Amino acid sequence: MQLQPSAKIFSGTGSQKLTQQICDRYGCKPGEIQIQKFSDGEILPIFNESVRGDVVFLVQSTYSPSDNLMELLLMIDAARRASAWKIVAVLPYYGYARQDRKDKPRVAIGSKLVANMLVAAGADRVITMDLHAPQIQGFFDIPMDHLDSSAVFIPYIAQLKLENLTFAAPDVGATNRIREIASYFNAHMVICDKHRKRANEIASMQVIGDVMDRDVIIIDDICDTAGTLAKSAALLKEKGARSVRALVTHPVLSGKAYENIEASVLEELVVCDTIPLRGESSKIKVLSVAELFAVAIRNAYENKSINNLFIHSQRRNK
Ligand SMILES: Nc1ncnc2c1ncn2[C@@H]1O[C@H](COP(=O)(O)O)[C@@H](O)[C@H]1O
Ligand SMILES: O=P(O)(O)OC[C@H]1O[C@H](OP(=O)(O)OP(=O)(O)O)[C@H](O)[C@@H]1O
Ligand SMILES: [Mg+2]
Ligand SMILES: [Mg+2]
Repeated sequence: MQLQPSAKIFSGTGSQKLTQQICDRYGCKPGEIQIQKFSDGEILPIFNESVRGDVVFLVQSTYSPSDNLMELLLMIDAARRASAWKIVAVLPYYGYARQDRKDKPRVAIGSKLVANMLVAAGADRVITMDLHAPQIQGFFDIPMDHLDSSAVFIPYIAQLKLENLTFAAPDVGATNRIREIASYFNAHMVICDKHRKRANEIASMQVIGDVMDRDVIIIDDICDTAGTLAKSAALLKEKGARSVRALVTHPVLSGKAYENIEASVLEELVVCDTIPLRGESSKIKVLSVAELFAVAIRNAYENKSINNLFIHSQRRNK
């Protein structure tokens, strides 16, 4: 009889490279799963090993197309029907998070629907990182570990050794993110007031604060079309910044993102590997979050705190 449930980590098709790196750090091999795709586009996950009585971690970033989300839901369903003891949905990138509220009449709140679907499918816990809106945590009534990419960005920023460091929020949503990091480095911060009239377009933007002769780092959660980054970087340069670079967690990079980044005044764009890159750019550097997820997975399995993965504990160890 198996007394101690085993931890097993499986990957969806959207997160294979990251899952392999998480497993390398965890010290295991990814579990055997086959994702069958039929002629009509439907998906059928098949576990090729037993998960009976196991704690099953299913890693899948739910970037577009929505097939990634559907695949994850089907993986959860398959694990539940195969008698897994606990099912942990690991979403390095949580898609549909920008549908976070009813900002106009008769719209969906996609991030709440995704939460409902994950729970209805059978997830017992969710692990994710840098949600577009942190309040999405409250859309779940199951445990959720919300990781923070600061743990990988802080050492990167420190080794840059910039003298006139200033952090910039490219919109209101990024303000809290930069406040914590700016306070960690005892640096200045400025905020861009971004206004959208239509999705994927910026109607106007103004910088609030002084960036003259400063080395500016823009911090954000998502780079999608790169409109926000290109516009904020250009404005900051116009206002006298000495250099502008960006550190962004999730490289969604749709539409003309690669062209926009290449043509921008950004020195570099540093992203995490929560979403695999689908193009190339000499300006883009990738930092891995595999270690963070490996620790979060181990500690979820061993019922231990993940407190040491957050910025406040890094500050204590400074
Ligand atoms: N996937 C999406 N891409 C672009 N815009 C989106 C997406 N999902 C929702 N949206 C829209 O974003 C705005 C919210 O923008 P705020 O600046 O946070 O007000 C909302 O109207 C969504 O329709
Ligand atoms: O690369 P882009 O196509 O410009 O999109 C990315 C931007 O869009 C989102 O912000 P949003 O417009 O929702 O504003 P908010 O963060 O203030 O909610 C996201 O947080 C990025 O800032
Ligand atoms: Mg938003
Ligand atoms: Mg934003």
